[in-house]
Amino acid sequence: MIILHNVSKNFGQFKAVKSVSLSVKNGEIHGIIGASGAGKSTLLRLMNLLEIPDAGDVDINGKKLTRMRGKDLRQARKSIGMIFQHFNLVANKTVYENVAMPLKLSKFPRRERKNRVMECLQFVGLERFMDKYPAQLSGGQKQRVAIARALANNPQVLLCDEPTSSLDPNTTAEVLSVLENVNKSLGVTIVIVSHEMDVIKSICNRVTVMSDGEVYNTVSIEPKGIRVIDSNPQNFVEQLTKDGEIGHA
Ligand SMILES: Nc1ncnc2c1ncn2[C@@H]1O[C@H](COP(=O)(O)OP(=O)(O)OP(=O)(O)O)[C@@H](O)[C@H]1O
Repeated sequence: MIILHNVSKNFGQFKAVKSVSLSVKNGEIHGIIGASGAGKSTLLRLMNLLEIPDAGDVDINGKKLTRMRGKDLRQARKSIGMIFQHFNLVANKTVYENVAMPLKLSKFPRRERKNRVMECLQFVGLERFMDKYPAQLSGGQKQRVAIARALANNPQVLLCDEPTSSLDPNTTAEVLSVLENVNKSLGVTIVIVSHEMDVIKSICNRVTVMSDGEVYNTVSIEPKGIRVIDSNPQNFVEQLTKDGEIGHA
């Protein structure tokens, strides 16, 4: 479904992505992991041409995104949603207005917009928050609004750039479970960049490891499921010590 053919991206003299070839399969949750600066976010942004490659091609569903221009490119991009580490919600618009924005831009029929916005907000469990502003929401709620906004135009693919890196463990689990639901119930293919191994192991079917602008390897894994840590502080401590991640001070 998404195929990168020898894709490269340079920033000045610096080669951030070096002739990468990679395919993301229909319906999978594909993780991209690697050290800071390995080129993960750049690779993700090349998939929807937020970064224009210096060389190589990007295919989506057999169509060459890299050869498209204007209206065709805008149309093809509608099938790819994206969410970000810092949510990128518009601060002076309500939750409802944030989710309605991509529908306005894509000229979604005006009469059907309200239903579509409410459907997306229900999917992420935030319909009661429709009149709130982003500043009135928690981090997890903001990311769920961002997911609702990314789903508005019914994408086939959702690109996620460090979607849980600003969140605590419980909120991370909550957002991952929404993403899993997006994949399982809506059939949306997900590509998720994260430096958190736990996040990648909990929901991904295949993982690409990047190193120094190149693909080091792509491996299939069995997702371990999303582990919710009880927010009761005593249970939190027990969970940590049981896993051997910290000792008692
Ligand atoms: N717009 C840009 N201009 C110049 N250099 C950039 C730009 N975007 C990324 N880079 C550089 O390209 C390299 C890869 O960046 P990228 O954000 O893709 O890495 P990453 O693996 O996602 O790392 P991190 O986990 O730290 O975000 C880094 O050295 C970064 O500084």
